Amino acid sequence: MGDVNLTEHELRHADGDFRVVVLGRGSDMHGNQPCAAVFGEPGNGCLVRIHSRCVYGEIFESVDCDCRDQLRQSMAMMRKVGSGVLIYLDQEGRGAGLLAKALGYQLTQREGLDTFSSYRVLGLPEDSRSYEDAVAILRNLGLRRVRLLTNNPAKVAALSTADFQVEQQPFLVRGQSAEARRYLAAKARFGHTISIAELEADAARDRWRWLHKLLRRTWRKPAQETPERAPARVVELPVPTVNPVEQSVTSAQPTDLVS
Ligand SMILES: Nc1nc2c(ncn2[C@@H]2O[C@H](COP(=O)(O)OP(=O)(O)OP(=O)(O)O)[C@@H](O)[C@H]2O)c(=O)[nH]1
Repeated sequence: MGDVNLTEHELRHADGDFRVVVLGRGSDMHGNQPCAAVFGEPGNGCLVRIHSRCVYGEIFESVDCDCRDQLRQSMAMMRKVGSGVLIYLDQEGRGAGLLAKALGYQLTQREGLDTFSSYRVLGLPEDSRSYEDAVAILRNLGLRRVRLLTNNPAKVAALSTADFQVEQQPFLVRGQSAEARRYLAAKARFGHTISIAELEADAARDRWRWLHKLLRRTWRKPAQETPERAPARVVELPVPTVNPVEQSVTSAQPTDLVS
């Protein structure tokens, strides 16, 4: 595994500062090393989130997945309770990388395959992530017992296997779009702690909101007619007769008036 160390510094944030730790393995200065935002003084039993990178959700603000929501919820919860560790791993597309994820998206959109089946078609493992870096960070912070924010049983298993005492705290996920609900339903079938019944309730709420909007638009009161405006008229004004003396004063240039 090579020597492992944490480089630590403070980070300013509008909602409250925290510490950042970056995991170094040996003398490797390249790549995006695993890191963590450390809130307060986390001790055993604190909130922990192990988060994998998602450029679509976190940077492009897509609503097709739950990544951004979970990142924000985790930070908000850690701030609220005063401590916690948010580990961020460079594991785009469940560890397969961004290109694989984009190819998977294409298959989902063209062929209707779910996110896991599309990886199978591409000849990729459905999830190739490992959590040894997260384990190394938590051990370096002196933690043995954690409350893990996740719906993913593989993360719970990874920490348990590494001799952590883990209490799972699942997120209540909401599918913000039909695509997001399909993605979440696929995760539920894959074993994530996500309720299909909740997703269906979300879909029903969305349908109702859509119908409500349509009905309101259809039955909206016709706009009140504005009274017809009188046509514009040209007003004939009397032309004033100008005294020749006054005219020479008013037409004088400023320089004339100074002397
Ligand atoms: N292939 C693919 N990957 C996705 C898609 N949406 C998100 N991802 C990736 O899936 C991973 C989601 O990671 P996490 O946020 O740690 O979530 P998780 O494994 O679902 O488990 P939780 O802890 O419950 O959030 C990231 O690597 C994302 O880049 C998608 O539509 N297709």
